[in-house]
Order: sequence, then structure tokens, then C-alpha cells
Amino acid sequence: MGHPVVPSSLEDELDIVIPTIRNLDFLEMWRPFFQKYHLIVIQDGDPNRVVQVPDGFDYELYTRRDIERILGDKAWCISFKDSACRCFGYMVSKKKYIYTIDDDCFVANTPTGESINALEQHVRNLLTPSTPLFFNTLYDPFAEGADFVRGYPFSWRQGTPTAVSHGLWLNIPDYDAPTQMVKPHERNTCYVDAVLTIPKGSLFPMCGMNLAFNRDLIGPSMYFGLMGDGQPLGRYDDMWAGWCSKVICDHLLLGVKTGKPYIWHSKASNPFVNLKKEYKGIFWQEDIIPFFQEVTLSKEATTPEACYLELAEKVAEKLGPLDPYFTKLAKAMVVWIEAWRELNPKKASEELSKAGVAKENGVAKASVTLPNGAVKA
Ligand SMILES: O=c1ccn([C@@H]2O[C@H](COP(=O)(O)OP(=O)(O)O[C@H]3O[C@@H](CO)[C@H](O)[C@H]3O)[C@@H](O)[C@H]2O)c(=O)[nH]1
Ligand SMILES: [Mn+2]
Repeated sequence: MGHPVVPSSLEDELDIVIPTIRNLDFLEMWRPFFQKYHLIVIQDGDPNRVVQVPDGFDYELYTRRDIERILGDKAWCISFKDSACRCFGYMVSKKKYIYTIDDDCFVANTPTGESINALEQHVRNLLTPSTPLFFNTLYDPFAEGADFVRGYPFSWRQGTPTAVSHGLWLNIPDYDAPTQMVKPHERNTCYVDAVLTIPKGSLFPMCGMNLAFNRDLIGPSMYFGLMGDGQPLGRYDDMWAGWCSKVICDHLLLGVKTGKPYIWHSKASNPFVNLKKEYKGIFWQEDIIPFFQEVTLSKEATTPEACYLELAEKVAEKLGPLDPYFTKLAKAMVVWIEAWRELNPKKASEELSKAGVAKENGVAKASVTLPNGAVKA
């Protein structure tokens, strides 16, 4: 099985989205890898604060004032004073791919000391197929030096298009507040040289600090929810987007990968502040997870937007009784799609799904023939 040849960079097709309440000095370390890309900076907090973008970077920067000017009466769906604000960058981007990274994440090294070009690995992850239907025990069959192993059905070796590439972090791991409190000095020193497809039907805790995705395939479901100022919840922004996106990827037969690339996460946020933000989420998620495990979407839902609107209805119906917050969140999900549509008039992705089969970056986005001969688009 020849490995698809993928470009090592996508400068004209990818935007880098950075939420910041600090500064952008970290970009100096990323300059060799990021400078050829366009940045979308979401400056959170005080809109009068001046955030310097280092010289030489091509960027657009949005403050809360800009978000309110652009979205008007829909601006309330974008969080304030929480990293969730980053999703506004996904909405205003005009590119096919998004990479989002936190301002306290730096270039990591492999165990043999090479600098990791995280963006190049994400591009490779996104432009090679995923294997959500049948686990390949040698992990990523499209990686150099690997392939499908004996017993892997040949009719499934085209895989499915990849929608999400979830990178990891050395040094400060993305722990929740209780874990941070009991293990304040724990650092992640374990570099695992692997990329795996998360199997269909399995949820996962998506972290937003080193994340890339295909906007056309899954952008509308990457809403980071209502968090931060005025909300009962924080630090569940990326988790909510990840659970919604994974359910929709499973429904549309799209892949979600996790593993390489690693970044170096430098700052441990305050566990006590984090506990205040997270605590409702810690017990609500005991109901939220079964909801996402059991939710089904109709076969008429063939685009990420249609799937997301169906999901919003089910959130209101099934999670609304848990707390009025979820009724408001379900409404915010609908407003997010309305705003997305305003800023992104009808996209090729809707044509793609009607076509049923489409070339996606030179890798056939063919349907999958199941062992029983059924063809799943
Ligand atoms: O009110 C805020 C707070 C932060 N930001 C920006 O968002 C990212 C993440 O902030 P921070 O590094 O302080 O958060 P962590 O605890 O390390 O990580 C959490 O953030 C999310 C991952 O991105 C997730 O909830 C946790 O993993 C930085 O760029 C801050 O500048 C903000 O914009 N507004
Ligand atoms: Mn951080």
C-alpha cells in the first residue's frame, strides 16, 4: 500500500489561532515553523490592553470589542475571560485548516534532541487517512516505516478522511485541578513516538492547547461553549467541543487522531483557581458523558452544521433538566451556527457531502466498504 505523499506545509490553507490574556513572546521560539503562516490572535480580557505581535508575522487580532462589533447580538455565544474565546478565530478564518496553540506552549524536543515542528506533524496527521473502524496494532499505517498489519481487511485500507489532529504536551500535563493539587510537581517526561486513530464509538478528553482540525469537515462543531465570565463553568471548553466533534466525526465517518506532535507546556495554572472553574463540570460530566455515549444523529444529517444543530436540540432535551445552564448552552450552540453561516456563506463542504466522494488533498475520500459488502459514504 503506497503511502500518500503529503505536503509538509499548508501555508496558504491553514491559519494559526492563538487566544491570549498574556503576551505573544512565545512566538519567537516558533518563528522558524510559524512565520510563513497567517495568525489569528484573540486578545481576551481588557480590549484596551495593547498586545504586541512580534515583527515579521502576518496576523489579524480581535479584542472583545471587535467580537461584539462583528457578531452584534450573537456575540454572547463567544466566551469572555476564558480560553474558549479562541473559537471566534475558527469562525472568522477563511482557510481550510486551523491550528490552535496556547501562548505558554513552546517547541519541544524529541528524546534524541531534535526540535519538533508541531505544525508539520499536524499537517501530516490531517492529510493522511484515519482508521476509526478497525484498529491497526502498528498504530499509524501511513507513518514512515509502518503499514497495515496482517489481518487488516484490504477493503478498509483506504481509511477515512481525518478531521482532527490532537497533539500532546511535555512538562506540564493537562491535568484537572484535583489531580494538579495532589501531584503539584508531576511533569510529563514520557515521549511516545506514535499517532493513533481514536476508535469510532470512543469519546476522549480533547485538550485545546495543541490542536489542529479541518474546518470544512468539522469546523462548525468546534464551538468551545459558554465558559468564563458570568458562566458557572470553566476549563471544559475544549472538552465540550471534543465530545460534540467526536460524536459528529463518528456519525460522518471522519477520523480523530491523537499523539504526536508534542509541544512543551511551560506554565502550570493555579489549581485552586482551576478547581473553582471546574468543580461543577466534575460532577456534571457524570451525566454529560452518558449523554454523548448514547446520542444518535439522523441519517439526514450529512454535514457538520446539520449534525451540530441536531445535537443542540438533544442537549436542550436531555441535559436541560440537569441545569438551566445546558438550556442556555444549547441555544448558544444554535447561535454559533447562525454566526458561522453569516461569516462563512455556503461552503464547498456542503457540496462535498452531496458528492458523496470527493478528492481530499489528493487522497481519495472514498466511501468505506464494510466486510458485509455494505458501502458507507
Ligand atoms: O481568561 C483567559 C485565560 C487564558 N487565556 C489563554 O488561553 C490559553 C490557556 O490558558 P492557560 O495556559 O492559563 O490555561 P491552562 O490551565 O494551561 O490550560 C487550560 O486552557 C485550555 C487549553 O488551552 C484548557 O482549558 C486547559 O488546558 C493561553 O493562551 C491563555 O493566554 C485566555 O485567552 N483567557
Ligand atoms: Mn497553559
